[in-house]
Amino acid sequence: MQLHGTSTIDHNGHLSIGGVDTVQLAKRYGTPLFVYDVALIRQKANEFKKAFDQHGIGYQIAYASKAFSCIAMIQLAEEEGLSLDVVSGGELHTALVAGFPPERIHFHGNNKSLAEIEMGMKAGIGCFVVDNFYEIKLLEETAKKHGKIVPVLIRTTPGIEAHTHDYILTGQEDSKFGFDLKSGQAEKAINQLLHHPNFRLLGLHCHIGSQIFETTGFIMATKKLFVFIERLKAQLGYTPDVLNVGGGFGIRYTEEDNPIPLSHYVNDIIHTVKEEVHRIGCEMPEIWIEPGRSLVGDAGTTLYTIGSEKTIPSIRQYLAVDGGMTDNLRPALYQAKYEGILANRANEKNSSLFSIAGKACESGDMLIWDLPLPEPNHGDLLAVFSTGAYGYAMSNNYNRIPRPAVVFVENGESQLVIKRETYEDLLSHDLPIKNALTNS
Ligand SMILES: Cc1ncc(COP(=O)(O)O)c(C=O)c1O
Ligand SMILES: N[C@@H](CCCC[NH3+])C(=O)O
Repeated sequence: MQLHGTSTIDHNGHLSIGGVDTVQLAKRYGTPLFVYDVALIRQKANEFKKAFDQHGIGYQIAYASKAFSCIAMIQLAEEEGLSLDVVSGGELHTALVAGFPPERIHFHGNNKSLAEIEMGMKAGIGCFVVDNFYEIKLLEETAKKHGKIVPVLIRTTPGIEAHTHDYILTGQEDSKFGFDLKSGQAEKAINQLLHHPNFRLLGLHCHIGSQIFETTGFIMATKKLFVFIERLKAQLGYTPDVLNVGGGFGIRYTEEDNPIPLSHYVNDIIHTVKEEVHRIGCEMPEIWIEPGRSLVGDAGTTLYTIGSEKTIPSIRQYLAVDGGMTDNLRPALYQAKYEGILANRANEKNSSLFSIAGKACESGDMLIWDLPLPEPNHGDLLAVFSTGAYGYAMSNNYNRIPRPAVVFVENGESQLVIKRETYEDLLSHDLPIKNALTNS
């Protein structure tokens, strides 16, 4: 088993993260518990920064906060000098409350409401990533009302089908996101925005998908964008100041995944842009990227307590944990695969295969199939790795199961950054029916 970041096995055979014993973490904060290795997040941010710095160009690395958003995480992104991608009023609110500089916030989303647009404009965010014609209309009305000139990027779909799960593909023509290049929609949007007094068109955006292990898709998308830019240059005399090529850089969930260094994506994208800039003869744009998973994914580990067990002779041994699809929807949604170990007995030999079930009333609530483990005991601690992206972020209260707590660990210390939900929290929005009220 390959451990990530600062994770090690200590002399007691306990998994330790950030210099903190996970057995102690489970005792102190309870389970299920998300544990984030802060040093690993900083390391990933630095890998991106170093790669860009070598090229001497303008750039922004915008953390895609949909992967994991909370006040502490946004503050960590700010400490690391990142920009921020938000996709909703809720993510924007979190960023603003966290004190994130609004001018480095980019607002995404395929159906931004008027209220969200007002919120972003009032805050003075860095740009709106415009997704469709209806949004242009809302932005225009709001900008006029407030007398603003709004910086915008246009989200395009370049027609690239990256090798990943269908539900996390986004760059293909038949997508709910963005303006299609081929049908002329993107050009029409540019015509609407380019000389408009209330807009400042910064440039173009595309995002081809998520959990991508090759640079080919990014190279192809960049080339397609430049074919388009070449036409814009000839017809409108326009070339973009910014090219945002999205996120989607792959991480290791299991031994089947072989991620390439983050610098490879950056280098290949920048080389391609430089070549294309030379080819069509325009100024080098700033390059922006939007990594989510690759910044926080493998920095997250979930700790669960093992409870019930069921053996079906000659078929399967099930072990149930105190969480499941309510804190990690990815296996149920994408058949995503994970690895795990017994965090309190990490040095012991595996005896056989166990399938890890969640506690929700749903047959599909299985976290891991056929995981090799030592003979487990009730109360053992299971650590599931690489749960930092789209884990807590997609958590839910199915079966009225409270969301777990989240801790940051670094340099031998832990800090609670999201409190565990209580039953009172679950009921905090409930109201009794009228009759019950009048009868009481
Ligand atoms: C527009 C956009 N940017 C960035 C991301 C972040 O992707 P990832 O977490 O794979 O880096 C996504 C999610 O796929 C996205 O839709
Ligand atoms: N939620 C997806 C990726 C996000 C896609 C966002 N466009 C996942 O867990 O893999």
